[in-house]
Amino acid sequence: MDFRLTDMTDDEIAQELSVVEPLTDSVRDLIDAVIRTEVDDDVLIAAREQIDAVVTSLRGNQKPGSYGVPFTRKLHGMPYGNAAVGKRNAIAPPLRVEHHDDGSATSEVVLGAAYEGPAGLVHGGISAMLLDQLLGEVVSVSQGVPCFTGTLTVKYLRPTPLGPLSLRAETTGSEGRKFFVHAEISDAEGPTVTAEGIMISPANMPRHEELKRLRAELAASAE
Ligand SMILES: CCCCC/C=C\C/C=C\C/C=C/C/C=C\CCCC(=O)SCCNC(=O)CCNC(=O)[C@H](O)C(C)(C)COP(=O)(O)OP(=O)(O)OC[C@H]1O[C@@H](n2cnc3c(N)ncnc32)[C@H](O)[C@@H]1OP(=O)(O)O
Repeated sequence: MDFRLTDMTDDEIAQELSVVEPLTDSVRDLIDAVIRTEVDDDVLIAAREQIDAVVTSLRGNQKPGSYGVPFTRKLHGMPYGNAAVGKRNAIAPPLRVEHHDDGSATSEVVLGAAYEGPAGLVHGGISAMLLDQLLGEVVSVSQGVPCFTGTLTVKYLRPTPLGPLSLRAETTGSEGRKFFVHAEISDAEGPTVTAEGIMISPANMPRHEELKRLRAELAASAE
């Protein structure tokens, strides 16, 4: 995993996000509009030309490869290209995860037409991705070490409707570098999908004490 540090300040990050997040929202809106539009072909052809022009202007200055996950000197990750939560990634559902003092994590999300599997229902792969993200975040944040998914078991209890959904995850136990995590997606009637994960802090990851020391050093150097 790439622990590239960025020297961006909180203000600089906030400034970047104030420009980038609305752009991502607009592209997400574009995706939804393309799926559901019923306009005539000439309007579609003109739209494609406009979109191609925008792509050409953005290609004027591009990062090589993927976005990666830079860390700030306070060790806040910036996974802006992430498939599930990337703030620059319009394919990612509009998922914002909240972490709570009891170690759990929750999220409220509205999934629209771009996340459809069976008619009117959420695609099973999207449900698994959202749960995987929540499992990874809840354990990584509450334990303070990044964890990878070792095993993910997903149970689809009943169809998940597109629209507003609630997600919740918690760590249920641990054995050495393995953490056992539970997560679920619910609609207004209750859980629709549950997931059990075995999340693993890889052997070559910085351990807790080392991370604490690294955090203190970086915080001091940021002052
Ligand atoms: C600068 C510092 C920054 C600090 C940041 C702090 C917090 C970060 C905050 C937020 C970050 C948010 C992060 C994450 C968010 C979302 C994550 C999304 C999740 C993913 O999208 S992630 C991609 C998919 N994921 C993979 O791409 C994994 C590929 N794979 C591997 O990288 C290795 O395979 C690995 C690491 C899994 C194991 O490697 P390893 O070498 O550590 O394993 P090893 O053999 O030593 O086993 C040790 C013990 O785990 C058991 N074990 C082994 N493998 C297992 C398995 N698969 N299932 C169940 N148990 C397993 C053994 O049985 C043994 O158990 P026992 O000790 O009981 O015998």
